[in-house]
Amino acid sequence: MSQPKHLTGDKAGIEEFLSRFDVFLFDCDGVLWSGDFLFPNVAETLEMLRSKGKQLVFVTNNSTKSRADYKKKFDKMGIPANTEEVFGSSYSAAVYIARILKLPGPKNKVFVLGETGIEQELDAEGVSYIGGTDPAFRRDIEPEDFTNLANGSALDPDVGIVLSGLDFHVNYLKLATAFQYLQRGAVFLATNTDSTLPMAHSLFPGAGSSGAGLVKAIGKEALSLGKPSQAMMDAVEGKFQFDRSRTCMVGDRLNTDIQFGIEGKLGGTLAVLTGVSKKEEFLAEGAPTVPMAYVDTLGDLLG
Ligand SMILES: O=C(O)[C@H](O)[C@H](O)COP(=O)(O)O
Repeated sequence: MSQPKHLTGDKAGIEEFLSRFDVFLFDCDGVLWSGDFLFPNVAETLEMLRSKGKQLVFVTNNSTKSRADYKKKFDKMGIPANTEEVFGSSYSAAVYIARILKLPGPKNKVFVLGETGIEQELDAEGVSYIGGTDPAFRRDIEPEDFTNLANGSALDPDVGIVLSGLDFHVNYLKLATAFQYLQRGAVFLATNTDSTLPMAHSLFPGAGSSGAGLVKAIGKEALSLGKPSQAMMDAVEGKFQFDRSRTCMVGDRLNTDIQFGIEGKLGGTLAVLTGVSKKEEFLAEGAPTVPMAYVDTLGDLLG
């Protein structure tokens, strides 16, 4: 495995690297921003790529926001982008449920562990759901809940899927309810399974962590529809019809973004050091996931 090229400060190297690709798939958290903090020169860099005729697609594992929510965030951050350029893990999961899995009704309702982004994308695909941000689930479990979950009277007989995403309101009642659905044969899906969430220049428990209790209890992993899942790559390619050999994945996390690009056999991958992964992880001898190139921060692409 050849060593990745460090492009920061290498104007000629940057030009040559960019010339290889027509499409750039961009991770969001950790590459464009950390929470509401926009990294330096991100808007200028995206503008430069667009001026070179490059197609940009924002491929995020953050399932708390829908594509429309991301459009609002791009606007707030002063980044020119349109809703159709966003492909989030909530949208990926909703498309999978509605167009690939296609459980026969009525047992195709979803029990959601997660936030409004999942609910909005399920609505957009006409998939019915319960749970999610419903305040009825934001309470302590009571003795009668155990009885009613165990005998099924508290369960919706039409639920055939449990979908787990980053949930800022995890509690035992939701965990117990999801567990009972899974025990009764519901399909176990996840928008993504990132262990951590880059926020406020730090790390916090991610979707994989907010869903870990359910995985431990039921004793199996969910099918993830986020990076590095190639179900997501196939869906992104299906929508944007790009040439994988002329497409580059730009990300901050080796085991999602860079692995996503490598397993997807994209023309290249570019790591950015403003998020989760550190360069030591991919420069180490025998590193399992090595990007083609890397920059210290996205704005370095301005040369
Ligand atoms: O825990 C999560 O959901 C992820 O850390 C987060 O949402 C990643 O978002 P991305 O870096 O793919 O934009």
